[in-house]
Amino acid sequence: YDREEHTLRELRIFLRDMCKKLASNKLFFMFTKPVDTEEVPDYPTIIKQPMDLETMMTKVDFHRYECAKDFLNDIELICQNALEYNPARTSADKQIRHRACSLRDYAYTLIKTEMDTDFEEKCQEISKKR
Ligand SMILES: O=C(C1CCC1)N1C[C@@H]2C[C@H]3C[C@@H](O)[C@@H](O)[C@]2(C1)O3
Repeated sequence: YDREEHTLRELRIFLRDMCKKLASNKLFFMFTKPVDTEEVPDYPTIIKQPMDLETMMTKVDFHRYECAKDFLNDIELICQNALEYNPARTSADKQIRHRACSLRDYAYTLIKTEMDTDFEEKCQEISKKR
């Protein structure tokens, strides 16, 4: 079967495992589902591009990521959204911002240590010419 499709399938398997590991870490429970706009009606007025780990798992299945960099861009989005919507010096907001930074650092390190550099380069080459 076409070599490029085989490479992208292997990427999806890897990214599902990354998503699962991040979503199963109790520290990151607040990032696992979309922010409830019924509960938080002003959220969509402040955050224009919401993102969460469940949505990212769906994006993997819909072939929306062609390399790990694209996946990490959405992790960065989760982090930035949390920092922007929860800026106060209250302990609740501080904890959310600390968790957001932990999610970002943990995801980068997990991918950096578990992913073959050549494999990611191959994915980015495929992505560039599509
Ligand atoms: O930004 C977030 C999530 C945390 C990272 C993503 N939320 C916005 C609300 C403010 C704060 C307290 C609760 O009202 C809860 O609904 C939220 C969810 O946390």
